[in-house]
Amino acid sequence: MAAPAPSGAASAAASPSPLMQLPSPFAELVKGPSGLEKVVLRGARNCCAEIYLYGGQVTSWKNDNGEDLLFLSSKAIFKPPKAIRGGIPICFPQFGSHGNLEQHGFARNRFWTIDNNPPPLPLNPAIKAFVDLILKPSEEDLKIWPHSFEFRLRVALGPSGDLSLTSRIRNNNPDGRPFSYTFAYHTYFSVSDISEVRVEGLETMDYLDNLKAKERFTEQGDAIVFESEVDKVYLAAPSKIAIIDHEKKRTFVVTKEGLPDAVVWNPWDKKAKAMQDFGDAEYKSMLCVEPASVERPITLKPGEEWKGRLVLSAVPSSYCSGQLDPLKVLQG
Ligand SMILES: O=P(O)(O)OC[C@H]1O[C@H](O)[C@H](O)[C@@H](O)[C@@H]1O
Repeated sequence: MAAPAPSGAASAAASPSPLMQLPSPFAELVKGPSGLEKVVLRGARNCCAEIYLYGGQVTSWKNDNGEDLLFLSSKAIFKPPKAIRGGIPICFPQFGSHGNLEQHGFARNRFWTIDNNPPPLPLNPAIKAFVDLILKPSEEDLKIWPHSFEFRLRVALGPSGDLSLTSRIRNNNPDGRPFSYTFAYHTYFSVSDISEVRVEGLETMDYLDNLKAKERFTEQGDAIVFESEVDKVYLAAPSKIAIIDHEKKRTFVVTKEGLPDAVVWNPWDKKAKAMQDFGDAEYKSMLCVEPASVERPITLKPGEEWKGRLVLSAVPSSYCSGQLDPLKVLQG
């Protein structure tokens, strides 16, 4: 199905930078808060997505009804060096505090650029709205993480409104040195009410509990529900995870490739209050489920490339048999 041509609404907000060409007529570059540039992808019907060059960060993914499926804090700070609170921050080359770098690495607070000539990456011909971004280390970055890398990110909006992010990371070290990193797509989902949400696909999985000094436990057999703060890294999680929002009657299906782990995070009330860029009650309307590679760092030799992919779709819960049958959700 042909997607509509870009509407004038976004271009009215600010004029596209003449320096950056976008490969798709369904993508345009506009200015957001603090003059930060963002790419707006327009898919079929009203579906759209927004990606800031700052952080290479998706901050919005809207469905046919123009409803945002990602959580973005009303207190998000759009000013470097703070990472934007919400959407899909990219954690690279370090997830969390698993290393000596700043929390979640530096990719989320660097300026990415549009990559007009990415190496070939197969694209479903039905996808019209996409953008390729690239991040390379600056001289300053090389001082804190002395590795020459190329990080290419493609964000695409599928014909049925699915959002996909494909990361390609290449080791360009000239001197034969390998490098290792941990990684996450720190995805903030928008939910009606956290107490109405359950996550399926992580039952019986082993996890590291960040609230208990990263100790390892095994999850019980039932779907996961939320009654207090949670910060867990599920290990070797399945490639599909479902987030079922009973009140909205909506199920998010998270499909991950190349990313064995899945982090589940909700700060709950106390931590919410302690965060400057997060509303006190906003923990009720968000849940992070983050495809990741945390337990075992990824190692690349010079010339090697790694690929990690995330596909998000949102379906009416009734679509999954009306019974919210987890097997039907997960096996599609
Ligand atoms: O506040 P940030 O640095 O963005 O981190 C927010 C959260 O991210 C992840 O989900 C971690 O597992 C949490 O421990 C952390 O609190």
